[in-house]
Amino acid sequence: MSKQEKNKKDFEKKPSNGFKNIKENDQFILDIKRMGINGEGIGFYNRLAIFVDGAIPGEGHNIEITKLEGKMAYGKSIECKHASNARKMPECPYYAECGGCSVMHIDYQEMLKYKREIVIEALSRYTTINPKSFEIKNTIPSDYTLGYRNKSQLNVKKNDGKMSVAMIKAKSNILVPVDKCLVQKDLINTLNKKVLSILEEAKVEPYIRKTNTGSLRYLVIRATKENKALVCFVCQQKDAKLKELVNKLLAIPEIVSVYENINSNDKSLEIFGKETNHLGGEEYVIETLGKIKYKIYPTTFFQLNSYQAEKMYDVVLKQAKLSFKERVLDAYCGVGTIALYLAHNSKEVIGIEYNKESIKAAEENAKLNKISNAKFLQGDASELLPKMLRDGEVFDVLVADPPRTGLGEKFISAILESKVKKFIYVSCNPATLAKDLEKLKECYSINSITPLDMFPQTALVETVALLTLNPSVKK
Ligand SMILES: C[S@@+](CC[C@H](N)C(=O)[O-])C[C@H]1O[C@@H](n2cnc3c(N)ncnc32)[C@H](O)[C@@H]1O
Repeated sequence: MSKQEKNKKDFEKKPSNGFKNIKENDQFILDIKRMGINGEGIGFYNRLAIFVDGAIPGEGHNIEITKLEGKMAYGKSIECKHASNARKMPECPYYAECGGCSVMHIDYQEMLKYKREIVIEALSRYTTINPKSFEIKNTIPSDYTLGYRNKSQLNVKKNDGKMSVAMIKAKSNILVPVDKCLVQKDLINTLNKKVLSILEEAKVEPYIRKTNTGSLRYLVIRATKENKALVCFVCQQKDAKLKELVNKLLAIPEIVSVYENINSNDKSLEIFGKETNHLGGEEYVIETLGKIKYKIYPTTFFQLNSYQAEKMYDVVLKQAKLSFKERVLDAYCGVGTIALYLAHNSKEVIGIEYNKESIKAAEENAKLNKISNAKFLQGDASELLPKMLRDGEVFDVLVADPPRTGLGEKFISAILESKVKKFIYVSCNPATLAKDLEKLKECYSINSITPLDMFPQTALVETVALLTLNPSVKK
């Protein structure tokens, strides 16, 4: 028996007492039982969950405990003792270092199953809802598992006089220069290089916090399915050289729009600052999803995988079962994406969105598509929805696609009060979805949850949950 196997046996013999039996640097063999929300493998020692990056359910790893925290422990794999059939070679040479992707070592079809299981696990963990009491569909796959991201917003670095874009190493603030990111559209990789070489020639310098020199912090590129691109330079302070480069940039056939954004707060994790200036070319790029065209500006929200966004909006449209008579509310509407997608089949659609630029774009998008039954309101959804209900507004279908933090108490209270018959909850975070469903179950039943793979090579999973008002709830 090896030393690690003996350790494992010894551990198992001891009574369950949380961390008392385990300390940092302990090594033993751990069987991986399931996948964590970030794609890690989880094994159990007694009832203590141990998270191991890069381990896959079904595998056995010789691990070393790296951290003990609350009711959880973290370990690193020293050796994979037996590998899962789902294990594969990651395609990307930066995979071990870069923090962008987390499950590129797992077969795609298997990962789709794990994503569904992550949703079930979140429901089991955060709710009293029985996940078998309704349908949880198979994860809708992405047609493109690489080359799908329509936006890159990367740090800019200079090494030995050569500019490059850089990713942030996982669980650190170390920058890893990358020549090519495989999940980004090829066009974005090509344009990153072309733009960087123009910047280098013009002696534009990346901002260095330590010395407070240079200007350029991030290079942002958004590209459409038709390969039209918008370039935005995010700078610590204005750099007059950038304006002079506009014609050179616009001479690259795919680049149609150039912006600068000033973000002087180098302690903030936000990419964009408040000041955005159009430097040249078109003011926006246009993306088409289904029959609807959307103007995209540098700072407005737009789903990062256009191909999957279309599939997701199709799911919402199908579930809404509209018959041209309904008043639909799209809360957290971004540039009006879901509202406009549903407008042709509704009597009226109303979108609520916090971001002023997005609301402006939503109104322009309605005009661009000749949609006259859409109205957009700027404000906090959790303030506006209760107000609209107090004013006597009635909706037949409510759609909400909030940020990762979920719906929030006030918004949930408003839905419960609204007694809207059909609620379609689009979520990018199974944990907050589950916590919100636990509260919504007071008046609503879950008909189905459809997981969807918006971000292949990551453990992120998007879901569309269809909820209907319980018949016993009185209006
Ligand atoms: C996940 S995005 C969804 C956007 C849109 N449904 C789409 O698919 O493109 C969430 C949106 O909610 C907006 N938002 C965040 N907090 C908000 C709030 N409290 N009230 C209204 N909108 C908010 C963000 O600006 C963002 O556009």
